Amino acid sequence: MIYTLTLNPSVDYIVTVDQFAAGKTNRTSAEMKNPGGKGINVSRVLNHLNIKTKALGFIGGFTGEFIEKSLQNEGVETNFIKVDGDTRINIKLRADAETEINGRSPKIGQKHLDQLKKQLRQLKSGDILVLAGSVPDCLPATIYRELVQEIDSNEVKIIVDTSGQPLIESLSASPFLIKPNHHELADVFGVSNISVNEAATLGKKLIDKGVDNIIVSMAGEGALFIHRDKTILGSVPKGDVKNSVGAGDSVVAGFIASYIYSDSLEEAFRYGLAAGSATAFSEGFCQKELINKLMKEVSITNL
Ligand SMILES: Nc1ncnc2c1ncn2[C@@H]1O[C@H](COP(=O)(O)OP(=O)(O)O)[C@@H](O)[C@H]1O
Ligand SMILES: O=P(O)(O)OC[C@H]1O[C@](O)(COP(=O)(O)O)[C@@H](O)[C@@H]1O
Repeated sequence: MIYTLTLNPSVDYIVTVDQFAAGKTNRTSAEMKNPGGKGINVSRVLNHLNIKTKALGFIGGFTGEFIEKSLQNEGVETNFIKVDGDTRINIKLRADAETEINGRSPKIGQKHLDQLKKQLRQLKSGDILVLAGSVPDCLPATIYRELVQEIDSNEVKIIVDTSGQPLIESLSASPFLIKPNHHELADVFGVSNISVNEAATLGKKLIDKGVDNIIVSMAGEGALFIHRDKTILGSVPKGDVKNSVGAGDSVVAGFIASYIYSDSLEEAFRYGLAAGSATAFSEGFCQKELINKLMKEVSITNL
């Protein structure tokens, strides 16, 4: 089974304002409310690709109910733990530039954390666990590593998509895959504005810390796939970007979807990039047909 864990889900309120004026009353020309958060997005994209997952995490209040109902309506299996307080609302403002305001998590108590640990103890050899998104303020930055320690089997593949200190702390859990974007990778080393070659060098340092595979996404500039004995540069298709929310999560979902069938890391990397771009070029999340079309435009070069 593939499990996704979103400690800090969100309702993504995506609003389009034709000409945004700061400090004025602006009116939207379009708006959407979607269940969001990185693990939840991975589950939703995999569901589009007819792959079953179970979405885990903490939800609360009317926003939490909205997320749970929306996922159930789409056919995504969930096993959320209910907390007091409302799940956050993240604002995605589409104007000339795209601006994001991501909210804070409601409080998560010890009893909720214990419930989650109990769920994780059910995971078995061959399962995949995707730990994705920011860590709520009330939990330690080491939480992903601590949660992985609850799993009995060593044969569960761990995938981590987070940033900052939680990403650094998760490295010692020996993840099968991490997917920072180039800013997040640079951040781990306290630098900024890294070139592709610098990203490859920094990525290899994380491999030395025990990560099996790394995808460093660089939006429209392509992506790197780094494994112990090889580094690959992937191109991404050219197109009209309509929506960048969930594009990174689609890379993770696409990678998993391909890997579980092909067992090929290179194919999975290419499919992940095609899925990321298919989401970027769509109003909602990627669909199979567009991913397959874009696959032909993703080329890879060994570095
Ligand atoms: N301008 C673009 N053109 C084509 N594909 C894009 C573009 N921006 C994003 N993507 C797709 O979305 C993926 C993730 O984007 P990126 O911004 O690197 O990640 P994140 O959303 O995690 O910050 C890319 O690897 C690519 O497949
Ligand atoms: O947990 P974080 O880091 O605040 O991110 C949550 C946000 O990221 C998203 O999962 C989108 O992520 P990507 O665009 O990186 O794929 C949104 O649905 C959500 O609002």
